[in-house]
Amino acid sequence: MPPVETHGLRPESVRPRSLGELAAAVPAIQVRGDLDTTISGVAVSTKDLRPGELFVAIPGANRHGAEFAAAAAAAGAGAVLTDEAGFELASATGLPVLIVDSPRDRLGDVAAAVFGTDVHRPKLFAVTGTNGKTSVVHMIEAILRQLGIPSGLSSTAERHVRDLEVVSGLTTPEASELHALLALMNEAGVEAAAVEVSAQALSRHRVDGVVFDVVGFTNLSHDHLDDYGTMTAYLDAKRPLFTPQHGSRAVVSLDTPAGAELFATSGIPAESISADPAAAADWLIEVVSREPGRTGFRLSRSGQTVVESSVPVLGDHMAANAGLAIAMLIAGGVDGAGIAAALGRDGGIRMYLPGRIEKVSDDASPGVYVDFGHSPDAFAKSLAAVRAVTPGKVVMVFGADGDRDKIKRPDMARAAVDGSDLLIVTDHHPRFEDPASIRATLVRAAREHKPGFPVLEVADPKQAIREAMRHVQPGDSILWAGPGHQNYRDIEGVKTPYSAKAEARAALVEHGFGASENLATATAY
Ligand SMILES: CC(=O)N[C@H]1[C@@H](OP(=O)(O)OP(=O)(O)OC[C@H]2O[C@@H](n3ccc(=O)[nH]c3=O)[C@H](O)[C@@H]2O)O[C@H](CO)[C@@H](O)[C@@H]1O[C@H](C)C(=O)N[C@@H](C)C(=O)N[C@H](CCC(=O)O)C(=O)O
Ligand SMILES: Nc1ncnc2c1ncn2[C@@H]1O[C@H](COP(=O)(O)OP(=O)(O)OP(=O)(O)O)[C@@H](O)[C@H]1O
Repeated sequence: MPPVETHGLRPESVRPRSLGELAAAVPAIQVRGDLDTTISGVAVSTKDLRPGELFVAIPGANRHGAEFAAAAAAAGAGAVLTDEAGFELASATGLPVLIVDSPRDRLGDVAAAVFGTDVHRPKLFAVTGTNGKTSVVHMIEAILRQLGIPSGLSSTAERHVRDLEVVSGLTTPEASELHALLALMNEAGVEAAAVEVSAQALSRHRVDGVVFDVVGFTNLSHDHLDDYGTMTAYLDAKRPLFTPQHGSRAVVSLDTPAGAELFATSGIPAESISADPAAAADWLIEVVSREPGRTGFRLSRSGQTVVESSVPVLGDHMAANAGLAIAMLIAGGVDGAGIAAALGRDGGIRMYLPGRIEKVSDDASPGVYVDFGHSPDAFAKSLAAVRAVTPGKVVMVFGADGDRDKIKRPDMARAAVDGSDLLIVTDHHPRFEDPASIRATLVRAAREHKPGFPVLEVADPKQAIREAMRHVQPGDSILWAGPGHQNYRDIEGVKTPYSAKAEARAALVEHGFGASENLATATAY
């Protein structure tokens, strides 16, 4: 079954809390209204509010959530929590109003108290870093499943509660949604879960009220400077995960300089991992084999192999992700010998990783990989991975996100040129930007970087992948970076249905090549 689209996951039953109880549990809440009013859930948006829930009205980037207080009342909200600025609009609804200095800062604690996740929750693994978060959390979940441990997942691509699969919105849900998800996991008997934590989530208090048993760090490279301005500020945004407020133990990759710094300054007990023997990390991850759809690895500690196995995705960076996933599980008390035995039994990590260097061609055709990479380092790593298994030429197709970090675009173009033999620049999510101007920046940067390098510009991505097909034959490869698992394109705020994987498969067939079976339907292990 493909993942279901839904707004606002909720546990089946929530013990209703009175506002008086809530005010006693969470400091600094003033209640204006009937203390006996009960609430049975928390929502930060009217789009997923249910009757009887507390609507938390937050000042947002565009408007104050209190502007939606009347809509919340009409949807059956039990009360509104807001700040002084939102009080007037909230009280005009006639609902009881709870006032705090900063509703976003209190949201996690309030949601934990209401959903009961302050008392009980699964063993939790959190992963942060610029690239690899989704991959690592999916690997943790896959291994938990192989061990027979009831598991859960929250990633950019999907959220899972055992066998229930739900499409994700944000990488890390708002705190109210996260605690509802954890409560649902409790009800479903989930014993351990992996959660992807973005820098934005930490900056915006989305994991407040959660202390993860093990937190992991993949890497830090150029991205999100639209949000953070400098790489130092970007790293600083990730630091709270490595403090007792959010983590008990850590496993940190030393493979980018930021990892070494984070490891040295971690506020909680930390172990290190690296792909470089010279780093002398606690864990060493080495690649032992490379195939188009599989990478073999050895994970060792103090010179002793702990797990030698494989992951069904291409790339040394994917082996690094697998090493981090296993080291985190072991740091969380899972037996390493048990992991080695389960992976040995199953022929490696058994997983489907949606849209991460996903091979959509069959073995007799040119290799066609659809990837979610959207940063210079992701391009460099994925192109190196594709090159390692491609005897012929490598064609790169990509477009940059509109209304996201503009500074990284020239570096993306340079990384694409450095790693490929032909570059086709196309459109991605223009959002509210002019797509022609995004393409112009990319084409200019690519041509300036390597004059004479073949660069084509094809605005429509459906045509761009078909143009790429005209340049390849078996033995060559195409990497289409950007769209990954996504099933839409964001054009002027409208999400137009679109699947790069489906387009790439169709283009293969039109050019007389074979496409792989659609693995998207084969997720239920
Ligand atoms: C900049 C940012 O984080 N924005 C988030 C924020 O939106 P906002 O502050 O603009 O909200 P707003 O439009 O001003 O509305 C104010 C309030 O009214 C509420 N509202 C709004 C409309 C309505 O009909 N009813 C309603 O109740 C909203 O829920 C919000 O609480 O609150 C919204 C509701 O939760 C989020 O959807 C939205 O994320 C946007 C979509 C976003 O793109 N965020 C990015 C930056 C992000 O967080 N990305 C990271 C991953 C990055 C990565 O690794 O690539 C992530 O974790 O996803
Ligand atoms: N360890 C890694 N180092 C560098 N690049 C990586 C690594 N792992 C994955 N990537 C690249 O980043 C892309 C996104 O991978 P993944 O979704 O796992 O990362 P992410 O951190 O979750 O990103 P996002 O937050 O944007 O979803 C991959 O498709 C690949 O191109």
